[in-house]
Amino acid sequence: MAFVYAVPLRNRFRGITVREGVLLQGPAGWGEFCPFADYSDSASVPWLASAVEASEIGWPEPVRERVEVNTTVPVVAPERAHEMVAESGCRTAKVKVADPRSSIVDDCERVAAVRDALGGNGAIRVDANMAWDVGTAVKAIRELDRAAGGLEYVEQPCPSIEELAAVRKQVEVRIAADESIRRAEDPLKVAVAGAADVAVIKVAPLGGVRRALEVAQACGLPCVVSSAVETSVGLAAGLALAGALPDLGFACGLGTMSLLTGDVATASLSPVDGYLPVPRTAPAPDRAGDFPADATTRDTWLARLARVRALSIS
Ligand SMILES: O=C(O)CCC(=O)c1ccccc1C(=O)O
Ligand SMILES: [Mg+2]
Repeated sequence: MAFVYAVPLRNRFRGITVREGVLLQGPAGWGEFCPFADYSDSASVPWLASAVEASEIGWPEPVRERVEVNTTVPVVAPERAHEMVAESGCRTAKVKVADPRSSIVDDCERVAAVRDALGGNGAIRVDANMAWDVGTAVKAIRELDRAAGGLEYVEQPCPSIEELAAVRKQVEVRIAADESIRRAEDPLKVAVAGAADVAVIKVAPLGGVRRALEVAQACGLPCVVSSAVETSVGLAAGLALAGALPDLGFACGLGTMSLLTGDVATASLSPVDGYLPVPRTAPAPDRAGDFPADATTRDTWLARLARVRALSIS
């Protein structure tokens, strides 16, 4: 059983306005295959492995029942950012910064509004998605840290591991590596280079919960499990990883349901008071029929799935 969904986003995120993917059913339950459009077939192989693990094998035993999550704030006006954080119920917010459509002044205003909504006990992290060079990063991080009244960490300020290491030497704020960790061998390189204080781990690009768990343990850095803005079917895999990690010192980036206009499951994984439960299987996508892809989109995804399947067995 394979169902192709298309769920519109509330705000543009990572350049997209609609999240699409395929829901797969197997003997162990449901899995989600949803590499972004810019992923090649070969880069999509681990995404399929993750969906196959969920639907055919299942996940390891968790060591906790619930996971604290951050709310994710896209590039929006300060008033909207304030509202989103207040509505989320989360104690931690991750704010997107350094977008081409947003200046450092805009970013500081957005971050200040988020602090106002969270209060002094909340934590603010920012994500620059590789946008800065070293000099720009050092300056921007200092300004954002001041505007935020203290940052918990900065996610991927620059593209390369070497640049992350250089920035890390020059600022007090912790550095988190995200895009630098996409293959199993990456976290170790990040740790050895002294490039980061925190590793952002995403289940799908690493090939499933078990693989991601091995990667997290091998790197020896504190980990934050993040979503790829999946529906609740894919989010459940992230929660399975967060639930199985021996140590979890930071809130996870799995509070992304609020970025979508709806969900494929009635048992939607939206945070309550800043926490999500650790499920044993993904929720059944009983509302998937509310978000059908059009015929062209469906054919494109089924063809992509077939190509990536063929690559996976060869
Ligand atoms: O970490 C979060 O809060 C949400 C996940 C997130 O930001 C994300 C989702 C999809 C693709 C890239 C990213 C990112 O961290 O850059
Ligand atoms: Mg990131």
